[in-house]
Amino acid sequence: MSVRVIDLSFSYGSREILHNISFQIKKRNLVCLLGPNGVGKSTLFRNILGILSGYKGTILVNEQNTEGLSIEQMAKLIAYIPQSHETTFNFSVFDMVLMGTTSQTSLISIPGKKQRELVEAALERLGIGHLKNRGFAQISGGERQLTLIARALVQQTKVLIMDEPTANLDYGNQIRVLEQVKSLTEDGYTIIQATHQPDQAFLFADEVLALKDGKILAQGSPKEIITTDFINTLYDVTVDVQSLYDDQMRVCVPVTALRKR
Ligand SMILES: Nc1ncnc2c1ncn2[C@@H]1O[C@H](COP(=O)(O)OP(=O)(O)OP(=O)(O)O)[C@@H](O)[C@H]1O
Repeated sequence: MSVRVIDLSFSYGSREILHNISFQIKKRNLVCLLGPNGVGKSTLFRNILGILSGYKGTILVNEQNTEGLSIEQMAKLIAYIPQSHETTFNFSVFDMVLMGTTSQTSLISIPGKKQRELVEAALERLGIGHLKNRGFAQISGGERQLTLIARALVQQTKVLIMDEPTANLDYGNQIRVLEQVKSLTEDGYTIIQATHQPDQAFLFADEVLALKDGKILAQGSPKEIITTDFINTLYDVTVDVQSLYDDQMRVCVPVTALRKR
């Protein structure tokens, strides 16, 4: 198992967000974490990443208990990819990615040849080698997201956590970024990504993990889990789950919106 969470509970002050949750994620799987706004997806990620202290339970990454690990030790186990954002800093794409190698060097040492080669390889792997000298503030949202993924790859961990990697991206960039993300599982990466789009899970995920009321509502293959009842329970909206292309693909159609047309 790549990630194992056992009886995890977490509260902000007296408000409990996660209640006794347990799940495990297999190596080389892409898992979509679904759940309504404010349910605790980012809180779960912050617990797994070791950013929040004071949780109850056990978190194992690659069978290593993460409790008490330093930031440097955590960075060797797991990488976090935030949403791409507008930025006023204008580091080059190359330098942005190079920052991901700091877990292998001390903060004050200058990255060497090995680190620069890792950056070149990550940029090529994600098809953005041609952007390396461009400013991070002067590339598109999709290119910025791929740059942030490259920054995680040079960390040389095999477990990646992504917070809505396609938020703010246009449709074409959503698909391009997700195709790259999916292809990383073929290189041995395990990926947990939060998403608000169940259809993305049908297209790209090996598994769905759903959070509701501080608990795991369901875990399993997208076809097994994403049904009319599931979407209704999770998001309080009525959809019809349609099968397309001999059931190679399914999509959620919000039928209440159709009736109003
Ligand atoms: N630092 C904090 N202190 C107190 N409460 C917090 C803190 N961070 C988040 N919360 C609350 O905890 C709950 C879970 O927040 P979290 O950000 O984990 O949800 P989420 O599922 O990631 O939401 P979204 O889909 O909107 O990004 C929310 O009610 C939020 O307001």
